[in-house]
Amino acid sequence: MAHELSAADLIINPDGSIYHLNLLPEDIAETIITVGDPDRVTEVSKHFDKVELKKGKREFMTHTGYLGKRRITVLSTGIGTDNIDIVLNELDALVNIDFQTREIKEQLTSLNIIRIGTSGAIQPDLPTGTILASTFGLGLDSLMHYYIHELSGDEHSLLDNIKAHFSHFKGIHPYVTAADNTLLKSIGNEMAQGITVTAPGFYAPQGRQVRAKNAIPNLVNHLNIFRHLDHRITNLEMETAGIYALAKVLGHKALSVNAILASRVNFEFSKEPDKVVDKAIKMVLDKL
Ligand SMILES: O=P(O)(O)O[C@H]1O[C@H](CO)[C@@H](O)[C@H]1O
Ligand SMILES: O=c1cc[nH]c(=O)[nH]1
Repeated sequence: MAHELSAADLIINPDGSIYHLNLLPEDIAETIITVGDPDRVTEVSKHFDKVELKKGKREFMTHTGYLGKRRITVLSTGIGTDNIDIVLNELDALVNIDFQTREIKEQLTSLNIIRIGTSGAIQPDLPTGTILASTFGLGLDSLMHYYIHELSGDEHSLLDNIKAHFSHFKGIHPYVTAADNTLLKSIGNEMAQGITVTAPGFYAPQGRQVRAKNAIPNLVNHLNIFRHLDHRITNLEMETAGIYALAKVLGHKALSVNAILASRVNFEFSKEPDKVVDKAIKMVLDKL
C-alpha cells in the first residue's frame, strides 16, 4: 500500500512549492546543473537561448530555460554536503512524490545532475585552469553515515584500500561513490579525470593552516600519494561525494565537473578564476 508522507517529513509550502528550494514540480527540467555559488547561476543561464523561470530562497537560486530544444535547470546549492542533503532530497521529491497525495509515484524519474564547481588540485600535473571530471566522490564528511547505501564491487575495493590508507587517522570514516558512467563518458571524456575528495570544511579539513592548528598533519600529501589500480586522488572540494552518493541512493545520474582554481601542491591560486569557471561551464553546455 502507498504510504502518505506526513506534513513534517515532506514540507510543502502554502503555494505548493517544496520547503527550501521554493520550487513547484513543473519548475524543474530533467537535466539539472548544480553550482555552489548563487552568483554562478546567472553565469550558466546567460548561455541559455531562453530563460523561462527564475526563483530563489536562501542560497538556493534556480533558473530554468532552454538551450536549443533541451530544457535545463541550473540551481545553486551553497556550500557543503549538509546543503546537498536538502537539494538532492527536494529535487527528488519534486519529480518522484505526488504532492497532492503525498505518496511516492509508481513511475520514478531519473534526473541527470551535473555539478559545475570550483576546487583545489593536489597533483602537480594538474595546474590551475584545469577542468576535471570526478571519477569517484570520496566523502570525508558524515552525510552518508545517515543513509543506507550499497556499494558496487569497484566502489567496495576502492573504499577498502582508502580505509587501509587512512587507518591511523581515527576521526576519518570515508565513503565512496562512482560517477554515472554515461555522463562521465559523454561530458567528461575530454577533461582530466580523478577521484575528488569532499571535505567537511575549507581550511583544516582540506589541510590548510592559517592560525588554528591542524590535528591531521600533511593531509594533502597523504591524499596525494594514495594509489589503487589506475586511480589517484586529484582534488578537494565540498559537495561532490554527497551528490554522487545521494543521487545513486535515489536513482539519479550524477557527474561533477571541477574548475581547478587552486593548486595545493604548487601553492598557487588562479589569477583568472572567472575565466576558468566559464571554461568549465562552456565545456559542459557544449556536451549537453
Ligand atoms: O565553487 P563551489 O561550487 O561553491 O565549490 C567549492 O567552493 C566552495 C569553497 O570555496 C565549496 O562549495 C567548494 O566545493
Ligand atoms: O581549494 C579549494 C578551492 C575551491 N574550493 C575548495 O573547496 N577548495
